[in-house]
Amino acid sequence: FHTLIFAIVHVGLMRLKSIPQILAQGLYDGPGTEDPSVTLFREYLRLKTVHPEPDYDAAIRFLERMAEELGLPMKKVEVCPGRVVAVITWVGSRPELKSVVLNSHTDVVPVYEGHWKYDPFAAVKDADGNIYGRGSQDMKCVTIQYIEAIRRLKAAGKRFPRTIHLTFVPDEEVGGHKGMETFVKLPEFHKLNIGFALDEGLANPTNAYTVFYGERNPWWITVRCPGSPGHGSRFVENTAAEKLRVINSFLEFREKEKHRLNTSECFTLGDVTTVNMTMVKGGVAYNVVPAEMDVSFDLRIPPTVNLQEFEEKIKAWCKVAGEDVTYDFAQKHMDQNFTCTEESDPWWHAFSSTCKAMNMTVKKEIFPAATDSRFIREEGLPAIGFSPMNLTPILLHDHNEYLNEQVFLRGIQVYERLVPALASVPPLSGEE
Ligand SMILES: CSCC[C@H](NC=O)C(=O)O
Ligand SMILES: [Zn+2]
Ligand SMILES: [Zn+2]
Repeated sequence: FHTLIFAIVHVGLMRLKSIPQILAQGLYDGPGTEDPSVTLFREYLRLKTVHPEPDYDAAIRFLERMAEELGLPMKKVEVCPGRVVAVITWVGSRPELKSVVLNSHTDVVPVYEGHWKYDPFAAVKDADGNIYGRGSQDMKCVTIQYIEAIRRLKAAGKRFPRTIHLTFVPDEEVGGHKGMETFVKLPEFHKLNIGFALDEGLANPTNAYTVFYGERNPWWITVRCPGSPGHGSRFVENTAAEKLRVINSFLEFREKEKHRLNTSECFTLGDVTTVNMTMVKGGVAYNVVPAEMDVSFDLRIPPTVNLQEFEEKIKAWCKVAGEDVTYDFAQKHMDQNFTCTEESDPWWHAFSSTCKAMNMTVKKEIFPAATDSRFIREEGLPAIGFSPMNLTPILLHDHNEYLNEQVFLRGIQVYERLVPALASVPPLSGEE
């Protein structure tokens, strides 16, 4: 009991002591004491590549400077007006072999400024080494980790058989239409002769790292409920509002899936279907029964679900909701490819054996949301989603997104081992 009291008091005192300590240390920016890779990361976080009007010019200027520093050529591919994909290339000693792509997106999602402890575009580092900023996890960290790993490998005089392409892509956060979705259809993409790609993943709060070998399909659906209009004082028949009962079907299904996730230990978010009602529209005045009411849902469907059957289910829900209830899609991905994670696969073997050699615990999962990997996989190419952030809460798109500088620096070391392993995968059948 005394030990317990002592422990509580001790922890309490430590807390107290740390407050003046924090105040004394302040939020130091200290160049000279800071690892230059961290300084570069913080510089990149300060670029306002935030939607709805990302400063992509600033990002391209930054990347041009990186290419120059690395002594590598950078190509710019304008996939749509004002939307440039940048590609920095390190040609391998056997350039005829398929290449390794290190992909990252340059844009970040908006912030609710008032909810942040610090300015989300100031890249403040606190006394614990936590670097706050929009994009610190999603995914400006990974961009800089790739660049710094390449910088160190080049400085060490290394060269690998396979060519390495660093691709920097706009507009991932708004669906990738003017980014990766268009890029994969262009000859410039096919000329990269890709064998394998790395793209973003998620943080893991435990000591393990999560890697993603597939993604759920996003379906964004609007259900349209037309009805008879009339005066708000009457019992109008066949109203739009009554047909909104379709919401119940979606939400009942949501409840079932939520239950499945919570009751089976082995399930992750990537294994169940999520449903969220995200928009409702309709009505013009208090006393006018509306001629239409619409409701929108964000659905994320695991690759194991039969998509045709799932759509039939939606059709049935609309049918029972009433006459002329229809739906249409703003997003409807149908790709159920996933990337092989058998030890017999040479790419996966290179990845996983490197992690093993570094004593990293790796958890394989289906990515719960959507990334640019889906467009790469749709081209039939293997892609793994991986952001080396263990011991870190998942804060992407959240207030106070941060990454600890030690975790960030460790991530560079991870790529310093992963990149050589991938770029040295022996020629595959058909490559020689
Ligand atoms: C479905 S396109 C939108 C992509 C977006 N990606 C990251 O958050 C997402 O909502 O998953
Ligand atoms: Zn992202
Ligand atoms: Zn994101």
